[in-house]
Amino acid sequence: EKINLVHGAHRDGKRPDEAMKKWRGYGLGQFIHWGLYAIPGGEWNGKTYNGAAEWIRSWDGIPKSTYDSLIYKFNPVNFDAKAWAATAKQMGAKYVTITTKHHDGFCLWPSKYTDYTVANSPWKKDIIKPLVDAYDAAGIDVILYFSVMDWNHPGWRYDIKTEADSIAFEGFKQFTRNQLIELLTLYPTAKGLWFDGTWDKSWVKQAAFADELEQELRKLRPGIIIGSRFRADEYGKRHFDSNGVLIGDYEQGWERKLPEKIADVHGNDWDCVMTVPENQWGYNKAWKGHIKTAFELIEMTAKSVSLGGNFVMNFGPQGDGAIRKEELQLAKEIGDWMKVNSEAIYNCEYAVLDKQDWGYFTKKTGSNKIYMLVFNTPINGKYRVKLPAKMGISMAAPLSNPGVKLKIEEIKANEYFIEFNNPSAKQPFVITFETDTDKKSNQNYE
Ligand SMILES: C[C@@H]1N[C@@H](c2cn(-c3ccccc3)nn2)[C@H](O)[C@@H]1O
Repeated sequence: EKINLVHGAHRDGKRPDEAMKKWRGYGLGQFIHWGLYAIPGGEWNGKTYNGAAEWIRSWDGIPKSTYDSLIYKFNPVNFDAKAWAATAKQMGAKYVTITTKHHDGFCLWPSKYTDYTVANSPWKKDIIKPLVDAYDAAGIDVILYFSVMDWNHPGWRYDIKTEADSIAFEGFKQFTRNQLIELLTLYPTAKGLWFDGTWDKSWVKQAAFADELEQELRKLRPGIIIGSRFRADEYGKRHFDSNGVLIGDYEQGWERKLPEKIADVHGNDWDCVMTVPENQWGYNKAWKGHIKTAFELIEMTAKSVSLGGNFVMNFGPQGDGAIRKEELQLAKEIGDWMKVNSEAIYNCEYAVLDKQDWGYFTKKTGSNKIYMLVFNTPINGKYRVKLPAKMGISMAAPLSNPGVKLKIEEIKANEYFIEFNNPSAKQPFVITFETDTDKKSNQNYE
């Protein structure tokens, strides 16, 4: 039976309000990881750091003080917020998550609670404000990424072992609260906060503080969206509290991995954040290992939406502020596909249909329109569709050519072949049909 929790989940099930409905329908998003780590780009003194480039400070190949002095090299002469927003627009992203402060503690906004910010770099100017303005102007909602873990702050601790730790961490907790209130006050159009760096014992032990802080932030910015990674319950349980209920507004555990089946998402909202290389978020000069193609990223987007989530593709701009050409190319290729097929992605949800080998089903929210996103064409040109009993199917057509009536053959109760020969297909494509609960309306198109 249920444990009596004070700092567990305060809500169960999907948030029903308009702000969350809009979030649920985004489909495709952009992550931006940018900061001092983009300057070394995973290399130092001719040596290559084998970890994720934004973690280079944790490598013993670069002295911590040397890394920290990168603030004096931050002068991104090619930074152009409008160009970044235009790239996201071209790709078809509906939201962007931007690092305001990563684990290294460097703030891309002129925080008044630390000197370790853009204000004390050669660049001097706020980076977050022009980005929020440019993305807002492009109609792309902004979510602010914030790392609780802050390697630059003297009060940060990985665990609280002594009285001295406890006193230092109290100061760190106030600093964290101050910065979060500062971010929501300076950038009031931000739709959410994406927390990271919250797995260490020091923070996990702050269930009461974090719970009160989350509630204070929600009061300050009603409707703000905060995921499951921000806080633990009083028993140290993260993402799902001690009663198994999701903490926060959506599941934030899908980092560089995707759910396989609908049961994996426990009826919650969720998004998947994904790197283009295997595991690089910040700019890494050596664009090595398997680099995901537009086809793979489109398939991950389709799979995410087919399981009720959103897909967020990461960009790691260079130290000079330009987006690398490989990422620009991917944005264009994905955008070209979205231009034709985004109806099957935006404001779509899990279709409650059995997955078939040819690809993924999505369903337009609030309608009976179903989309079949095809990644594997059957040699015989027949696409299997199983429907629940009493549900009919009609009007099958290629999304890109609605005038083409595709033949629907009922091969047994509630099971159909939709016929579509598309031998020249080199890109994923979409077939759409309508369902109706009135089975009589089945037509076999000749
Ligand atoms: C969204 C992504 N989360 C950060 C991260 C966290 N971790 C990590 C590594 C070891 C233990 C726990 C978490 N690895 N990467 C990455 O640096 C990036 O910001």
